[in-house]
Amino acid sequence: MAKLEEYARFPPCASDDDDDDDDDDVPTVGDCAAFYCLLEGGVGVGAKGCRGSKENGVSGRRGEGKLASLQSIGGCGCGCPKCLVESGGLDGDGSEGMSGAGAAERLLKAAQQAVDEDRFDDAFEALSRAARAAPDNSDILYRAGVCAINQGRWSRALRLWRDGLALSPDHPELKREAEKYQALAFWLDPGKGDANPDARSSSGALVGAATDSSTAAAAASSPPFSSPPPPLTTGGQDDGFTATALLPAGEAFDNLDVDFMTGHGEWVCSTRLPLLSASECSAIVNEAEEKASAAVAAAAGGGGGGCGGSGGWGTSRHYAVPTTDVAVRELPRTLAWFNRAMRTRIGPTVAVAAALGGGVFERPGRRSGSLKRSPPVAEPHAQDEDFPARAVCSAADSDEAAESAEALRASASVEPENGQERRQVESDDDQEGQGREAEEPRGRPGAPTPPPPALMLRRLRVHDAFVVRYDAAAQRSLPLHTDQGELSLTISLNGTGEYEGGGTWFEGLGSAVRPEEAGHVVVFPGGRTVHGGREVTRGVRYILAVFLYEHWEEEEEEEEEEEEEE
Ligand SMILES: O=C(O)CCC(=O)C(=O)O
Ligand SMILES: [Fe+2]
Repeated sequence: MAKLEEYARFPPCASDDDDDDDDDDVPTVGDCAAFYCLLEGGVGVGAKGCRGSKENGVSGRRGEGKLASLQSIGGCGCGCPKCLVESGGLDGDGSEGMSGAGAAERLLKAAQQAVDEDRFDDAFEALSRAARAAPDNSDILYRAGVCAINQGRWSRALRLWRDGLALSPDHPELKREAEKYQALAFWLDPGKGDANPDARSSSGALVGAATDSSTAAAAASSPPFSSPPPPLTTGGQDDGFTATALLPAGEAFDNLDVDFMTGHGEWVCSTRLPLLSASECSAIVNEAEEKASAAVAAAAGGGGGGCGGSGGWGTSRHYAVPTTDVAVRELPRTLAWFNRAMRTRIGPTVAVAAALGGGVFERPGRRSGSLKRSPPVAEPHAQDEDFPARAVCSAADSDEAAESAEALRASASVEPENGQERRQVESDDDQEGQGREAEEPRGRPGAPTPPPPALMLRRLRVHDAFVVRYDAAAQRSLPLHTDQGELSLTISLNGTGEYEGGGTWFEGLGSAVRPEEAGHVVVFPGGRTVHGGREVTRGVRYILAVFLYEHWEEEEEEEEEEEEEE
């Protein structure tokens, strides 16, 4: 199983010597505020200083006897789960007279309480202990993975879930997660299950564009779960999901504008020319609408409402706000297309955007996925109408930026392998005159040299993807929030001719990015950039929302943690 215990590090139980009451004979304990006491039976433990007891809230002498016995067991403070954990008293090695299962059960309660209070570090550590006490309990691994996701540690979560699944192949949540991540990781593993020869032939070149052949091996050898991905179908030739051509990194570079947001170090990249064709976009929308209609019909046939007036679309993606969407993994043709497009066009575009942004994967606080406040309203914003012709480079005069842009450009333009011809970056056939000046410096001044797109591409993984529907007559907007993921994409699936309002609203810009045509891609560090769906006031707006994270190998993650501690 995963070496959970290696991650278990409680902060020291700080002693409380501040004797300002007369409970001198009650041993002082640490600051247990981080863990609430969960002692069963309402038995108060008279532990001065234990400020964590939600249920008992005790101080005084009432539980002295109990305390004494707990101390003799654990040797630490009050006996609340935190103290017991810190003292090793719940390790389940038998020395404290408690079975591993009993210890695990109490730790699970402590972990659950911590989760309820958004204290995911505490929860993770309690679960680490619980896993040590009950090493065959796959549910603990599942829950630890959920905490890891909330800590922003996707790769660790997936390792834990993989280990949990090995213990309990029928664990429903673990199975569900495995299926999800496998379906969305298929693009990493070009040889497997892809019926589309076009995708297969271009995949090596994509990875080549990313950098070297070891990239291909690394990407292919680290799908999130070890079993092979499910077979995917392409859905035929005439369904709009056209073959996807390779987009070399250099071309992705030329097709991206970047805006840096004031004060936050956040950024948003948007494509100059659509990355998806109109037929691809409408094929995706059609499949999503077909699925929704089928859900409505099934609900009507089964006599149950079930769809809640949402026309067969799902409404429960976000725990706190309504969303109207359908998961890409539930749309077989879109899923197959998505995996191909990730490999050939979307992946390289995201990798280059991340590099242009200058450090997507800084992970301050690592937390993500929170709701901020009320929805953005559909006020007119002059800037919106300029998109995508907005000014792009805030650093045009900076020598430093020019140098780093040059380095980035060089790294973006590595020669692909497998004989794939790289299209010239400074191409003569400057599409519709919208290409940029090759020399134009780009990048945030003073920012550290961004990692090359090759590295970004190698590390990119998809956490989830949805087709989202906004309707002036139904769900009009999405409140300001951050996403669960490190990088987010919103891909327009229809043009502004079909709706008014709409667009991806950015708090840091004070405006919405609102591509006019279908097929445009907007990339931003969604885990830490406050954004929302601007209100649609007429018509229907469709987008493809994709959430990505950076994959880390176990050793890399451990190294990073060691560095963080220093
Ligand atoms: O509507 C948009 O462009 C934003 C969508 C979004 O933020 C999300 O689905 O998480
Ligand atoms: Fe979002």
